[in-house]
Amino acid sequence: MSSVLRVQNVTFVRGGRRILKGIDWEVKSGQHWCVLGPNGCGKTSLISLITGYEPATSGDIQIGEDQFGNSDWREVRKRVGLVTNTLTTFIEPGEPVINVIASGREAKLNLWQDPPAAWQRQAATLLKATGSQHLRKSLWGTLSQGEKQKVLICRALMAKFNVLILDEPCAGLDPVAREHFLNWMAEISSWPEAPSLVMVTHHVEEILPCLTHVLMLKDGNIHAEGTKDEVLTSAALSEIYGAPVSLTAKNGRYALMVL
Ligand SMILES: Nc1ncnc2c1ncn2[C@@H]1O[C@H](COP(=O)(O)OP(=O)(O)OP(=O)(O)O)[C@@H](O)[C@H]1O
Repeated sequence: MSSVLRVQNVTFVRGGRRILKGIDWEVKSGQHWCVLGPNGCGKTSLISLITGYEPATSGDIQIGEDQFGNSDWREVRKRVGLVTNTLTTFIEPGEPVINVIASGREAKLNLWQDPPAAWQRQAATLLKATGSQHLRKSLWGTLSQGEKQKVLICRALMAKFNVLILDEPCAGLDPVAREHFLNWMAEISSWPEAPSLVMVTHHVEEILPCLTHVLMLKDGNIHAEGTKDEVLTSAALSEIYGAPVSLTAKNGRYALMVL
């Protein structure tokens, strides 16, 4: 299996604090990962480094054959799809929804001008495919949290990505919208040319059967990584959260109880 994403001995220091302390992680084609860890352990920071929004303090990050520093990172970034709430704060409230989606094509946040007609058509098609065509003429600032999430999903689909990173993608979604979103995710994973999915979440209920591997972070370090069956245990979850928890599995889905 070829390497889709490789993170080697990566550290991230900000404000004099070592936020990531030497991360080694590899995602291979055909694998889909879940990233788990308590608040503040460094999940979003790791994602920011992989997507090129922040530079690592040391270490190497490779997407496919291309390495940060040795390749044009603007080109590399186009192969990483990102759905994150952090993005929502950078998008201008007056940006038309179609432009927000089309901006995914160039991995830019605000276009400041209308995108080419072909991109607008692609954006409208994606919006329709997610059942959100009624948002076509809306402005970003007027959308609900769930609507913003759907628009960001469409944005990620504009690019030909090798890896699709979903940072707490279900945050703010109602239970039914969440299940629909997870089904959509499972559908993406079944595409013949599916990108590798990397989903950051706090909720084991969102770990679908299509997610094959788990990365557990604690205090800027890797606590465990490997296949879901190896890593996802009550003992490991109790260790990262620093409290006893009990994990149960039923029909390929999980539930967690804090004891
Ligand atoms: N630019 C920065 N300067 C200083 N501290 C930072 C910076 N970015 C992140 N941090 C700190 O690093 C730690 C890790 O933050 P990060 O957002 O990566 O955690 P997280 O695991 O995603 O947390 P959560 O689950 O709460 O979203 C936090 O304590 C945060 O305050």
